[in-house]
Amino acid sequence: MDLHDLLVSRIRDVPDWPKAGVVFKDISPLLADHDAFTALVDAFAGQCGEARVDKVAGIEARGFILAAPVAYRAGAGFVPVRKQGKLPRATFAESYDLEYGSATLEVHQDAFAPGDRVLVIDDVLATGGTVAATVELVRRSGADVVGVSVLMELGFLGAAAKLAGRYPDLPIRSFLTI
Ligand SMILES: O=P(O)(O)OC[C@H]1O[C@H](OP(=O)(O)OP(=O)(O)O)[C@H](O)[C@@H]1O
Ligand SMILES: Nc1ncnc2[nH]cnc12
Repeated sequence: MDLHDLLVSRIRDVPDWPKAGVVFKDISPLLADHDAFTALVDAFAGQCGEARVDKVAGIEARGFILAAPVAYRAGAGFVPVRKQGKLPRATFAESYDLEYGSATLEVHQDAFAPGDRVLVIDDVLATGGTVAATVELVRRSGADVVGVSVLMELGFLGAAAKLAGRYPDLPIRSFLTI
């Protein structure tokens, strides 16, 4: 089975969760399958190519699970981008809307050094609000986002085109468009 089919086979739809009308993409079976999980982590790390990455930023909570092993594999540090109120030191904060609500993300002000090359990783690109907030947080630190990589994009929400308009020089990659 190729990577695409393997990943698709390990993601399940949960209708009407967390609220009516949303089809939730549950990656639990993928994470529980050693072959699928390691193939995905290796593929994320492979997207860096020869380019140097200093930090991999993972977005709470499912982004943490994917980004931390990618950081290890890519020889980079890991930075958690957290939901509001979880980080103990001074933070930058950005509020955003998502498919089923709104939220605020934070990052420690000293998490990135100016000029750090940062790869942002998450599981799902839906409306794009989460990714846009994260790009803003990294930039406020004086660091450079060199790419955004997600496992899957919910194509019907059109986030990739919106983000490409807002960040024309930023590569935004997904393994699956659903
Ligand atoms: O593109 P958007 O519309 O912004 O949505 C995408 C975000 O939504 C989900 O996270 P969620 O906030 O549900 O958090 P979780 O990982 O803690 O479940 C998902 O993991 C992405 O981070
Ligand atoms: N439909 C969905 N499934 C899983 N995560 C999501 N984040 C935003 N929309 C989502």
